This record gives sequence, structure tokens and C-alpha cells, in this order.
Amino acid sequence: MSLLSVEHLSKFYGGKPGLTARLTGAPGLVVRAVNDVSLTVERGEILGLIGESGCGKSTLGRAILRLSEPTAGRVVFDGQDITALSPPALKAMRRRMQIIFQDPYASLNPRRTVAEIVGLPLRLHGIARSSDEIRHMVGQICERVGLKANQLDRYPHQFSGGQRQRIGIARALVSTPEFIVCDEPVSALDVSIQAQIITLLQDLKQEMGLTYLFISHDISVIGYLADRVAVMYLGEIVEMGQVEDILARPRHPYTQSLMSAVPELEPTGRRNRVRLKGDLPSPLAPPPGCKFHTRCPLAIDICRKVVPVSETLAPGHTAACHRLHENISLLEEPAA
Ligand SMILES: Nc1ncnc2c1ncn2[C@@H]1O[C@H](COP(=O)(O)OP(=O)(O)OP(=O)(O)O)[C@@H](O)[C@H]1O
Repeated sequence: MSLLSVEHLSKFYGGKPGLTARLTGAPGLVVRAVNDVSLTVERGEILGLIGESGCGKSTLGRAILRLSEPTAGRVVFDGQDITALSPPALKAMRRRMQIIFQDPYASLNPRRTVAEIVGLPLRLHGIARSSDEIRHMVGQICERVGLKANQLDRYPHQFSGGQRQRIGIARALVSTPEFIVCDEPVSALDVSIQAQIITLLQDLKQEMGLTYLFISHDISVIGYLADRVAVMYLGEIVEMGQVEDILARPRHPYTQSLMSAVPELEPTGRRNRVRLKGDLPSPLAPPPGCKFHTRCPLAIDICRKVVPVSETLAPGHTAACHRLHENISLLEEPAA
């Protein structure tokens, strides 16, 4: 049984008519941030979730944890449907499912010390009650993530970006969770610090037997870290598979365009840079048919009208594109 199973999950924002809409009777605008996403995460693996900014990655991560309520679908964690849990049961489940945010500056309460920030989950979940016990546990996890004992009474603004992310990691791990949504945890950091934090997350995963949904817009980070990859475009998963398969032979033209931006380890001089037309369309008015057709170099008539279904290409490798079976590689041939 998968540790996490996401079934037909959707998260729409809005939909409540504003004043003009109420007067005219027009329906409210709906942002389809996540639309009918299904995926699984196996115990002990890292599933990478990749896609450009605004495609719905954070919304999906937050909806999985019920930090924002899904509009439709189910999330089953260790056999329990967490979308159906009562508030007390959900609170208990939160001990087992945590999140590390992209922006350590914004996600830490500036008025609390490190000891208070990291100790809060212990109090909330009743894991430790006495101040001494909490202090001891906070000290242990902080030391493990690379913070010093004499830093525990300092405030977030007294730390560098990388150290603040270590505080965020300590806060997520202090309740000994099993599953972590890592929401672009290194994107806001200097490149020199990114590698340290990635190594720390890898080591902690091994030591604590963790499972990650690792969100990133950087395919090199995902390629390095993940076991499997899910590629997201405008609220939907367009391709999913083992990282080796996706890197060696990306099948969806969107995945190929992401891959084309990554430098080759052994440059052949034959690789095409795929430049997409235009920007990501608004999830307020997604295009009909295949949502990628407005930017796809391979789009033909059917793509503008018919939604492609996800097909299995090899065990565990799926993609949704009308032209999959033509085996066209934008990376090797001149883009049309
Ligand atoms: N609270 C909200 N209300 C309305 N729309 C929202 C809300 N939160 C996100 N959105 C919209 O949902 C879409 C997906 O946003 P989301 O932040 O999940 O994307 P992302 O892929 O995580 O991007 P980024 O990497 O920039 O965070 C965007 O169009 C965004 O504007």
C-alpha cells in the first residue's frame, strides 16, 4: 500500500460572484489551480513535482496536507482518508505530515525565538509537556539540523537565509513525522547554500525514514534528488515516471521543453533548445482541449479540441499527449 494516495484532487479558488456579477447574474470567476490530480507516493521515496511558476505545485502540496481545503477528490494517507477527518483527527494526523516552506523569512514568526518556534509542535501535539523536556527535544533536533545550542534564544531576523531554512526544517521534523511536503525549500537560497540544505534533507530522510513530496521548478534539483517525477502544467499532471526514464527519454513535449534548459553532462551538440511560445495561460480561463496546445510546438487540430487521456508508456511511466505514439523528440529534431 502506498503511504500517500491522491485521488482526483482538485482545488479551485473563487467562484463566489462579486458585486457586478451578482447584479448581472453572471457566475463568479474560478481559478482552477489544481484540476483532477491523481498520484501516489511510496513509503521512503522522493516524488519530485516539477513545473513552472504558477502551475499549481504549492496549491497541490497544501491541499494534500489539508492546509487549504480541496474542492474535490480524496487524499489517503497510510490507509486513512484525510479529506474526511474531523478537526481533532486531522490535528493528530498533522503530527505525521509536515511541510517545509520555500521562504524561510515569511514562514517563521518574527516575534518568537527559535526555541519557541521549534517547540510549538511539541506543545500542540502534546508530545512533551514540561519546559525542560521541550527544551531538550528542541536542542536535539536543532543540533541535528546544524544550529548551535547558544542560538536557541535568538529571533529569526538574527539568522542568514540558510540558517532560517534549518529552523524551518527543525520545526517540521521535531514531531517525528513520516511524510514531508518540501515546497521549493532551496529556491530562495544562494546557490552555495542550496547544496548544503539538499544534503541535509537527504541525510535526514535516511536517518528518520522519511518520505518526501519535493516541489521544485528546477529540473536539475529534481533529477538529482527524486526517485520519481510528476510534471505539472496548468493544474494537471502531464507526465509521471521514474526519474531515469523521464531524464533519458521525456515523452511529453512540455517535459521535453523543461529538459532542454538543462545542460547535458556529455554535450552532443545535437540537443535543441525548445522555446515555448507565450506565457502560462491563466487558470481562470484554461484553453480547451489539451491545456498545453497554445504553447506546444507539436499542436495539431485535435489538440485544440480534445482533452488527451493519460496513457501508460512503460510500467510506472504515464503521459497525456495526442502525439505520444509518433515518438517525436523536440530535443533532437528542429522544433516545428
Ligand atoms: N488564494 C488564492 N486565491 C486565488 N488564486 C490563487 C490563490 N493561491 C494561488 N492561486 C493561483 O493558483 C495558481 C497556482 O498557484 P501556485 O502558487 O499553486 O503555483 P506554483 O506552481 O506553486 O507557483 P510558484 O512556484 O510561483 O509558487 C496561480 O494562478 C495562482 O495565482
